[in-house]
Amino acid sequence: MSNPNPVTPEAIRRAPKVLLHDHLDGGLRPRTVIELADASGYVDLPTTDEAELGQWFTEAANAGTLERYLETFAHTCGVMQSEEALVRVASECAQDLADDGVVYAEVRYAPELFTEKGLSLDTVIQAVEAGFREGEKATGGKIRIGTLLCAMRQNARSAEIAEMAVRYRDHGVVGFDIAGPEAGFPPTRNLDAFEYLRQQNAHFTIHAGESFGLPSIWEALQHCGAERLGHGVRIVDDIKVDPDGTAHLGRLASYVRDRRIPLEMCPSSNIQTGAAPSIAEHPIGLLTKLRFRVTVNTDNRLMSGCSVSSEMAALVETFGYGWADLRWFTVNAMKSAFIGFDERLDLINNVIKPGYAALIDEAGRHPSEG
Ligand SMILES: O=c1[nH]cnc2c1ncn2[C@H]1C[C@H](O)[C@@H](CO)O1
Ligand SMILES: [Zn+2]
Repeated sequence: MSNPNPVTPEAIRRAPKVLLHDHLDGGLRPRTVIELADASGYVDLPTTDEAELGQWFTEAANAGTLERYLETFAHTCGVMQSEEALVRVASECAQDLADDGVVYAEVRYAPELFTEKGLSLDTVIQAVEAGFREGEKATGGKIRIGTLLCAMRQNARSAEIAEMAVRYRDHGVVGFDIAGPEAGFPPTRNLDAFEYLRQQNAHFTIHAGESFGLPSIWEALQHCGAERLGHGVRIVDDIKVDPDGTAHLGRLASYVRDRRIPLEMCPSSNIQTGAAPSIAEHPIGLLTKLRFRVTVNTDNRLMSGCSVSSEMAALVETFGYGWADLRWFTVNAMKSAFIGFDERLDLINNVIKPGYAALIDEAGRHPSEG
């Protein structure tokens, strides 16, 4: 049986996809940044030409370190300081993801970054939720968005933000995260927040193993109790591969694989921050081969000039993945989402599987599916 649908970028765009790691303030349309800057009197943009601005973000984010990469967010956060701006950015985010064929997304942001001009945390969260609902509606229900609230590692406000995540859990917020510079800010600095979230039966992921190594991953899992890892690429430091390809997993890597800890991998972002040298040398290749619970994500669509489809297309081109692999990434992500089991199952059985069935032939099924 031959596959009637080649895995082209256009066909990938039509396949149902699930996104677990996408920053709201890293996904604005360049035109929107310009218009919001104009409306709010923000004068620090490097250019007001749409194409040039898009290019500026990707080039500036090509910084080689996470710290310098993060500097580019000054401009997006700078124009997201009003309710109207937050509603618009969230609404466009939902629509852009749906246009890319994403059927379920968890989009994250740090509410504390949008209070510079006096908005309260409550107002910020309510505006973003209103925007997501507006965007979902505009797509005719093609996408569902869940929100993750981030605390910034350097700001030490995690207990307060964790409380917000719990307070808004019946209003669109599905979990919590810590973001920002990793080196020098270990996840254990936020233990009280994580303990509170666990007591509240709430969900959280942690950016770990991106610009710092195994100790960060170990703390995130074994001290903090993270359910998923943001990036987690450095888990490869605990895997040795013999010249004949035999892999030996250390205790932490074994734990991550055995417990099916989801890895929210973001290949393009990792190249920009220096966490990986290239797509070909990105740990996602080895981790996929070893059947870790790998998921494919964008991190910051504006800074990386990417989409879930373009990330998948790059992996297809580099590693020769087929439909069965793309469906595996998608089902992995859906299984790992922070919404309830019944909703995840519904999306897997009624949206994802039929969507791929239309694109895949039975001979293409991956042997380890399930
Ligand atoms: O990849 C990342 N690692 C750590 N922090 C990040 C990454 N991408 C974005 N951020 C930061 C910058 C944003 O302002 C913040 C909340 O979305 O999260
Ligand atoms: Zn991130």
